[in-house]
Amino acid sequence: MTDPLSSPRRFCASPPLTGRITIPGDKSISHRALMLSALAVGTSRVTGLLEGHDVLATAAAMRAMGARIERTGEGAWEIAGVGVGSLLQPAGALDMGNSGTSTRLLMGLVASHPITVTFTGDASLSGRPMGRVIDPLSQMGADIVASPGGRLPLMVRGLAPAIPLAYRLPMASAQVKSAVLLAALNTAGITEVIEPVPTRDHSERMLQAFGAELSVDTDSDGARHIRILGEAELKPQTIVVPGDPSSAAFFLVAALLVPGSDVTILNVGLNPTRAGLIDILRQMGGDIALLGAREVGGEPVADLHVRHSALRGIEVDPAVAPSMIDEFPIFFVAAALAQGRTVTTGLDELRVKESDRLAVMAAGLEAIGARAEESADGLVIDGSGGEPLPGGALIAGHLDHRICMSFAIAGLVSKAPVEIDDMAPVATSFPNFEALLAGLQP
Ligand SMILES: O=C(O)C1=C[C@@H](OP(=O)(O)O)[C@@H](O)[C@H](O)C1
Ligand SMILES: C=C(OP(=O)(O)O)C(=O)O
Repeated sequence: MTDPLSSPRRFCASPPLTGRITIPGDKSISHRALMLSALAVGTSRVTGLLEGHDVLATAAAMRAMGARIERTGEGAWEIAGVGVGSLLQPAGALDMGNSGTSTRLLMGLVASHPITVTFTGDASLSGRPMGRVIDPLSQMGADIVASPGGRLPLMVRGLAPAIPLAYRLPMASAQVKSAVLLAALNTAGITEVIEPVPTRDHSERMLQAFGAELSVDTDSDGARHIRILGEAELKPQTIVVPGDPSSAAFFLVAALLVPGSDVTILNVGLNPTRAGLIDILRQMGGDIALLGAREVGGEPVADLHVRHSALRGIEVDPAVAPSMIDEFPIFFVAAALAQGRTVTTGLDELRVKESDRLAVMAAGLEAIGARAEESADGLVIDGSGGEPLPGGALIAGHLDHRICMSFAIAGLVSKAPVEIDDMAPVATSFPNFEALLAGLQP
């Protein structure tokens, strides 16, 4: 039976994409802006906030725990914080929807407050592992009761004051790192997170901007040691959120693949911990120029001028993976149109996102006639050399926004239309995706 609320869509071979677009605010930075503003003493102002469902779930949760949060205009929000240590007991369970970042970071916040919070989520989120945050937060003293396999729904009973910790991350995860750093805010003494492989550093940057005492040192093995002094008093800020490079990625690849395209994507965040895709696409022969490089809200930003290019297959160094972790689904589409073979490894983390992105991408690419082989920790793709793909398949999006958008772009370079069973999940991170696409077409 078809879900009456689903939004099936068909994407067809496209004429050249041309024009300029502004993409919505960065999802990772938007979550953190709301959380830290809600913990500051006084009123913070945020502009460029991503108004996607994931970020709105964070806003609703912070409201339920006492912050006053108001939308004052498009992307413009005012947040009156409660102060570190003063989060209130919410009246009911917090529904995290589809958002792993909201869940894991908020579990960290709750872990060191004297409140008990139940977290719930949709079918995709309820299948994702939370053991990775349950472990360190339990060591800090939180009492966490989870569903079997360390899944949602789960309940966190915080401990205040919590116990400081030195924690070495067992996997490259900015969410786990951030959960511990946020728990540390209301923990006396110094908490340390050791990160053997660098991941996105928005939490560190924003904690420092809000006045937390946080230092980062890199040791001789390249591991980052992040130390934060607890019982911090956060000062309200004015935050400008840059455009999300993970959203820009879909139009970046679309412009490279659709013959004759010439697109400028304005105001894209280029934090080095997020910019891996641009480097890799350039190495493949992608014509991408960075214009007007500048700083916005403490983050590097530029406009991307992208033109259709013949891409060559590449072997992707697994060390680059964390800096393009959410971009692999759309990167695989680029590889499917490149000349020659693309090999990726070290991508086990893709199996625990909104869907198993290795399995779902391999199956979908095969369904539209691309040549993709799944290995234990990556995909091997033999590209079409710029020839359109056969297309003509129905793709299941598995409640995964990035899968839906990746196959939408694949449809633009396929002979027969590519149908997506439900584009509704796209609203979690990129509500105006289809409108922006339509605006680039004649
Ligand atoms: O910290 C964050 O904002 C995020 C971290 C990444 O997750 P992991 O920490 O699970 O790698 C990423 O996939 C997610 O979209 C956002
Ligand atoms: C993995 C993602 O998000 P989250 O973990 O917040 O659900 C994503 O946006 O690709």
